[in-house]
Amino acid sequence: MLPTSQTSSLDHSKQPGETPISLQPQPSPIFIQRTLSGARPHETLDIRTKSSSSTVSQSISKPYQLSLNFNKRRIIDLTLSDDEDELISGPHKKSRSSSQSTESIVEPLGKSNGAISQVAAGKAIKSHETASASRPFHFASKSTKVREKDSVFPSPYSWGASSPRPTSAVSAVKIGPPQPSPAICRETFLRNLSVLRGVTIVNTLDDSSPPLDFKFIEENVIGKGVHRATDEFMSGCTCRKDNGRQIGCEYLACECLEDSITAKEGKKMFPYSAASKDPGCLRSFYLEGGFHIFECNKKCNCESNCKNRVVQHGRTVPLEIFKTSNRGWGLRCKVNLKTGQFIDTYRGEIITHEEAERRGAKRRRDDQDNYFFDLDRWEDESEGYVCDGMYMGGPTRFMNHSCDSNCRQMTVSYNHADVNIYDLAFFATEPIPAGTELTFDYSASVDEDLDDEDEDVEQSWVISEKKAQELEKRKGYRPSRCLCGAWNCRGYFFT
Ligand SMILES: C[S@@+](CC[C@H](N)C(=O)[O-])C[C@H]1O[C@@H](n2cnc3c(N)ncnc32)[C@H](O)[C@@H]1O
Repeated sequence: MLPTSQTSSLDHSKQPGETPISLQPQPSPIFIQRTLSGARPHETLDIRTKSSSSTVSQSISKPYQLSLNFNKRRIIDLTLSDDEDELISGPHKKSRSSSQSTESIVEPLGKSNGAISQVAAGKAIKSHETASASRPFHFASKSTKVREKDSVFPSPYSWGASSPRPTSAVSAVKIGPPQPSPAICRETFLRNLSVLRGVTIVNTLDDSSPPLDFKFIEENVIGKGVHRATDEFMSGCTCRKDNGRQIGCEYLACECLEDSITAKEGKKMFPYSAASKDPGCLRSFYLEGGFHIFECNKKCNCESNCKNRVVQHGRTVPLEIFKTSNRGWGLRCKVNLKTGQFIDTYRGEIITHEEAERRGAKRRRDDQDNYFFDLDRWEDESEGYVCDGMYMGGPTRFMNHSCDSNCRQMTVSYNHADVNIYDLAFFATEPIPAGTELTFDYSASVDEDLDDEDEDVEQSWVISEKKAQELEKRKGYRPSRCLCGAWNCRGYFFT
């Protein structure tokens, strides 16, 4: 889905299958308890519970109470009242209007956080087409009550008042594999997120959370068949120890800059500024040229405050994952950023190209997003590795594409002997006010791959559907309709 660190996207067209990594425990069966609690049975509800091995059907009559337990934990209490079409939550019967006014104890079930929510919202009935209609209702969850107050999600999803109210009776309910409620998803996601320093999440639009089959990591995870150059192949510079931040390694002498583009031009220029107005910011020469950065490393004689060490110190600005109105989740920074300021690295699993092809094929079949970055700065893409941020990653995994982007990804090495594994680091390409969405151009690398014949297409800003299909067929780039809304939007971006 993402571009490559150097020149081209993965060619997804050749990929035969995926070996996904599952971070989620396998679901346990749902247990349904029911208590008949009235003397006027006049309506029957058919309930089916599904475990991995069997489907159990039950018919119970109303009025009744229903509890759903997931992993021995009660998650839903339902009471169907004597009223013809009233299904309400909690230990006591309440009228529909009073349940709506009850603080956060009554949380409406959201749109799509899994089968239980879907059943509650009547969606499962629709999707399985086993019932003609459902009843709107509310449910209470202990975790919702406790969590909602200190949640970072300021506006809980609101349900009920404006929702259409189906009229006919429930005739059947089908329950699929158990999924946590929105409140439990939020709680779980926040727990996952807590491993990161200085990253928050906010959703002012609905009650959804990012996927839970995802783990936050601060360091890349090395996959099977991937080999790193060991420290013994790492060499450091012999610069003076006490140069300090303002001077850093000695101009012209630092061996770490030996392989840099500036050394090839006869001078060794440090990538980062030491000026007091923008200390540590990437110099425009590097930022505009996209040149590879070689930072000093643990074998160097200089110290950790050397000015040739920025990305290796990690994220220093507070980032926020937020729900966008039309492109899923996005990322922004809570403070102003200067041109050239380092934001964060892209993290994920480092996998072989072969494995990436398998995963890519599966994602294409399932129409899922890809989170691949090719590590093909020097190597042919068939030999290099790929960084996959789908199952594990950092906050930059949530950065969206824009045709008028404000960030750029750069490649950064510490070990000159390792041409296959290096960092992908995002820098601001312009001053970015706090709260502005951080974006980069997914298709920038594709542009470089386009031949002359395609150039006019790129220049015309809007790529026709026909041309996009041609490119997909010919080069394997998958075009997606762009919703960046920029003045120069090309209409598509490539993944
Ligand atoms: C790396 S993910 C970015 C994070 C993603 N929004 C999420 O919620 O996980 C890339 C996916 O985000 C969406 N996306 C990113 N930029 C977009 C854009 N300009 N227009 C439409 N969709 C976009 C697409 O679904 C794309 O496949």
